[in-house]
Amino acid sequence: MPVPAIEFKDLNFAYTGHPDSLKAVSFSLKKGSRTALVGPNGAGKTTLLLMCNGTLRPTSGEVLVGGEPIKYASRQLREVRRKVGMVFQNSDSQLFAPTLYQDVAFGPLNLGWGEDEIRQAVSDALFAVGLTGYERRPPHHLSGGEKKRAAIAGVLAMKPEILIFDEPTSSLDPAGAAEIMDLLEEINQQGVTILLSTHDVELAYSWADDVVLIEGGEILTHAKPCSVFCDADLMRRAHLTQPAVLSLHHHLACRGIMKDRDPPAGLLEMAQRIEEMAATTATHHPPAPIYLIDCASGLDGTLRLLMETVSSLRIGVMGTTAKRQLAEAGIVADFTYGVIDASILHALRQETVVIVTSGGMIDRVRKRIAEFCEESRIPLSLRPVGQNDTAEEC
Ligand SMILES: Nc1ncnc2c1ncn2[C@@H]1O[C@H](COP(=O)(O)OP(=O)(O)OP(=O)(O)O)[C@@H](O)[C@H]1O
Repeated sequence: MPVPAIEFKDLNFAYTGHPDSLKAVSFSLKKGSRTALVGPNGAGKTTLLLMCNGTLRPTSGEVLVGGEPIKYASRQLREVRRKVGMVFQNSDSQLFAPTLYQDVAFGPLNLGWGEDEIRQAVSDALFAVGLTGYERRPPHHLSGGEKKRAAIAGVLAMKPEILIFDEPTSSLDPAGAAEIMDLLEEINQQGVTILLSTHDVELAYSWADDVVLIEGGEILTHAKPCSVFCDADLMRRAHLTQPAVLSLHHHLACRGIMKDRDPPAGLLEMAQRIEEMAATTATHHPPAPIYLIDCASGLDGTLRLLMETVSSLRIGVMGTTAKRQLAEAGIVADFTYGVIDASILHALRQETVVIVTSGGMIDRVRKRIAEFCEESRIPLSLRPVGQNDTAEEC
């Protein structure tokens, strides 16, 4: 069995003079996984997250990071806090230095890194969150979304193995929330294990690989999003509602309109099943191609050429590098979050799509589209453009 990234063993915790906030909590997270800790207000989410890097110490039980129990002496805690980065719900409580550079440099400085190493770490972290050029800005002059990204940069600068994020989208508008989730997806693609807390079931359903459901300080389940959110009894116990797409599936199934075996994994799969039911098969309407541009070494003229030659081209952009390049080129994307599924949905409506991205996200696009083709038996044409120009027929 591989060593989990983090493991909670029979954890109990009570704030002094208060009843237990965590009761017999036991579960572990696989390395590289992305997990949503979901529960209603007061369930114990923040309290549990604060255990992950030793900010709070359990009354009994233990927390293991990379197989090692957390030790609460300050020297050992420093190492745990390098490995386990924590982004708080209120970014203002995390940003305190006069300039963003100093803020992001704070962690590496405390770890005793050399000047050059710190400069490089700050530069890399600000680049990763799309805040290059903001080094001299006072953090309190940033917008809500920028503050969240700045707080993430402060954590990334220490090259964490695990990222803990309390309510990542709280106080953000939908576009700001989508940007943060997209950034978390990119960070996860680079191998960082992510645990975030939320009571937003839509977010948890669309983003997480696994869901841990908590209520009244107890873990109700740790399972795949579908099985958690389809369990009406669990949802009731946790005072939560089902994600809209599952609720629709349930209603259609109850009325005998949809007799599917498993609930759909998302909007794309739901649309697919409805299309199958309506018996409008894809052979009558062949999907439009999906172009893929790898912008790792900059945007060449390919995107402009596509925009000029393909009518009603839809543009999806994934990742900080790609977003920055599009912004610099003055190109507005049609979708920036849930890009792969949105692209497939548009291609099925015979609208040509181009996805601009780079790095590990390229493989993610290929994999997801291949999976869709296999499951739906609908052939899609994924066409990398700009380099070797070979179409991949799935
Ligand atoms: N500093 C504290 N002192 C005493 N009790 C606390 C403290 N912080 C939290 N609690 C209690 O611990 C329980 C869990 O709180 P916690 O903040 O962890 O829940 P949560 O799931 O994060 O809630 P929310 O979604 O509202 O942020 C609650 O009953 C809360 O009242």
